[in-house]
Amino acid sequence: MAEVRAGVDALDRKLVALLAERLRYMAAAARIKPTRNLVRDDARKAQVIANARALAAEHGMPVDIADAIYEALVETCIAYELGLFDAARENV
Ligand SMILES: C=C(O[C@@H]1C=C(C(=O)O)C=C[C@H]1O)C(=O)O
Repeated sequence: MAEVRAGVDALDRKLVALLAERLRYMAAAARIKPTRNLVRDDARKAQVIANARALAAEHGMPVDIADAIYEALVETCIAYELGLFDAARENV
């Protein structure tokens, strides 16, 4: 079990680094989008989740798990982007 957990911990170090990189793209999106209503883009969200589902299938991973993770990930990213959008403009 110790070996399994060491493997999980090593993977999480990589995953969190990648998630931090993904969040930096959200910060860029918050700077680029001209209006608050453009932060949430449900068509793009659907495309991102469809991509994740297709990749999961390619990797032999259960598609419903990719779906659940990406639903939570994209919603969390939208909330983060909205927070940054507002913070950057609150004194304007
Ligand atoms: C980064 C964007 O903003 C939001 C975040 C998304 C994401 O986490 O992939 C997808 C759609 C947007 O609502 C974008 O529009 O691409």
